[in-house]
Amino acid sequence: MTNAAIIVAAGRGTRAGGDVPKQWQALAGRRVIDWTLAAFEAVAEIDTILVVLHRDDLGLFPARGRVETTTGGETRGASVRNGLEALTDRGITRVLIHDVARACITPRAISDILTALDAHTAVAPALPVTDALWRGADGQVVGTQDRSGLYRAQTPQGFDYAAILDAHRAYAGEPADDVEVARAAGLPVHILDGDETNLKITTPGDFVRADRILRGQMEIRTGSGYDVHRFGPGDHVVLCGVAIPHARGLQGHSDADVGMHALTDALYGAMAEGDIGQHFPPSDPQWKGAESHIFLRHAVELATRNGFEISNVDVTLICEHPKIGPHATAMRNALAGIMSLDLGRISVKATTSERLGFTGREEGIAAMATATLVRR
Ligand SMILES: Nc1ccn([C@@H]2O[C@H](COP(=O)(O)OP(=O)(O)OP(=O)(O)O)[C@@H](O)[C@H]2O)c(=O)n1
Ligand SMILES: C[C@](O)(CO)[C@H](O)COP(=O)(O)O
Repeated sequence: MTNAAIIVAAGRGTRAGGDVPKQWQALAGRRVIDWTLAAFEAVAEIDTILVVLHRDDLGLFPARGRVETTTGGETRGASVRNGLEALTDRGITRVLIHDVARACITPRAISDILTALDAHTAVAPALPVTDALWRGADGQVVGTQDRSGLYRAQTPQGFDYAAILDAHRAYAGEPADDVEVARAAGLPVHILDGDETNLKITTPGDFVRADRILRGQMEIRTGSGYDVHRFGPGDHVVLCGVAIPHARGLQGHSDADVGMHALTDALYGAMAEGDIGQHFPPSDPQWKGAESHIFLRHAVELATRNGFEISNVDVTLICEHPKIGPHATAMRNALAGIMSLDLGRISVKATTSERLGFTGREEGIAAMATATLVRR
């Protein structure tokens, strides 16, 4: 099976208001689209994630890893069709179609749709209508509607890829969703239990509800790290991945990058996954002289495998010399590259110990770090 997901994100969000379409607006600390994508990227069984963007927005979301982009159409239906057509000749067997505006979707709900597709050609989540239904006009109730057998449709809606592609090609008109298209082609659609938290952000008030849901689902972890390396012979030190000329070097089993070691330990600490020494024993000769990005990359990969995202990190170097300020930006850039993290989420700063203690006597350099990880 080769699974794809199409995230339609080419709408203009007119009902939601705001200066930019709703998918680009902030929600619980990141953009709406970032929440939606994070849920899909957390499902390993999805081979390709295609984001369908408005032509004016193409630069706002670059492709990465399994995530590709294409251009949408004038309507939701046209955007879905563009997405389906962009996936032909790729060997896709199953496709999930999802609104970017349903940012509270969980990886579990996505996996449930995929599992249900093992037994069905088309599957969609929905909630039975539980409120009474009226018809109204001019602020007056003018009739009532039997609610039995009525459902509120949600996404992701999952389909056999070839079947939904044919159905879209044959459909004339503007469908409410892809279930309508599937049914018009005679495909049976299996209903799965939806979830009240999987709301579609449509009006300004929905941002408040979605914010509450996402914050409630978040697990936030913090970790701290501390490391010291003594000075010895040498002509430079390596701090947070940057080589700085210095009258002495730092001694250690690896490259003695004290800042990166503290940061790596902070990440391990946040996950309760031990420390560098446990993952890369100093007794093991293969780590002699090793560059410390190996350790940091390992901690970052472990975080991803455990379903965590790195929210931010903060490193403090404690030394009299070398002066860190002129190199702090280069250090942040080096860490950003290794961690694949935005520069705005990485802090590197320094302090002296007022000439007190071992750092004050310039016998070595100490480093402290904290890291915050988030998992849904
Ligand atoms: N031409 C369009 C219109 C809609 N959508 C997407 O379809 C989903 C559901 O549509 P809706 O919630 O109605 O979003 P908008 O069309 O953006 O909102 P509005 O109708 O308020 O303008 C959204 O993820 C939206 O980005 C799309 O990809 N292409
Ligand atoms: C597909 C959908 O999310 C099902 O509820 C919904 O129909 C799309 O939103 P729109 O406002 O109808 O475009």
